[in-house]
Amino acid sequence: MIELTNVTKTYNGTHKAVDNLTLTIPQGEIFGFLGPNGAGKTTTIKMITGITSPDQGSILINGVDAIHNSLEAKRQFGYVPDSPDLFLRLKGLEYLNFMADMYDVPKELRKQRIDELAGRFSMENVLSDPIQSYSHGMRQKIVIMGVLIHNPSVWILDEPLTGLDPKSSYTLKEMMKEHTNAGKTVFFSTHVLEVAEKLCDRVAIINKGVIRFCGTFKEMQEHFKSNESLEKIFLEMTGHE
Ligand SMILES: Nc1ncnc2c1ncn2[C@@H]1O[C@H](COP(=O)(O)OP(=O)(O)OP(=O)(O)O)[C@@H](O)[C@H]1O
Repeated sequence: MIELTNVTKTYNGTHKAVDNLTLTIPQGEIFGFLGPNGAGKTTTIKMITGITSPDQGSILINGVDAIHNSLEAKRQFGYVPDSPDLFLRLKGLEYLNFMADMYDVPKELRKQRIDELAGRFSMENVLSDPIQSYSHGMRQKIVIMGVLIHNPSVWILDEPLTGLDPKSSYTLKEMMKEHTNAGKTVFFSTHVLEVAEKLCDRVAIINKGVIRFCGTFKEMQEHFKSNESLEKIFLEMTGHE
């Protein structure tokens, strides 16, 4: 569960990137975070994950205060950034072991998880290769595998489907469903509105740092008295400002 209450972030003293944002993402939910370029999605995600601090407001992850108890909060989630920095000289397997070490994943369990994740993402045959030889999509997959290796309860994914081939994209979406069906939480940002419409239990639309709508797609259609797709309603909502 992720709870943000009255969270604000200002850059350079004047530019409010996120303005008094309040949002609750309960367990068992795939939650899509949508908004145009520069809307404040990554800034929000960076505050949830402790990369940057809010000017005001509170952030709880599974009830743990992400601002004042950040180490414990970090154990609750796995985070896939939008443009990850990778240790390119490491081999895929070395990177996964490094991530498993960071999260104290026991040796036996990590082997089992690596085998399972590599199988699901068709990465078994490249784990002995250096990451610098990987394609963009393979790099994205090794990052996702590294994040999931400690089996975090809350998944926070910034544009996770970018660069994935159709099979890997399908696999990740299936894994998101399995994770939330097991009562856990998935929070992800995307510009692919068809995916959000099909996959998410609820979405929030942020524009210029302010949440413009939060709810199910059906609630959105009712709210805007529209039978249109999420894409159409999104463009109506954000396009004319
Ligand atoms: N480090 C920073 N310093 C100054 N301004 C920043 C910084 N990071 C983001 N901003 C500004 O804050 C606003 C929100 O940016 P943010 O990256 O959160 O948007 P976003 O919704 O993730 O956009 P995109 O979809 O393009 O990734 C933008 O106006 C951006 O220029």
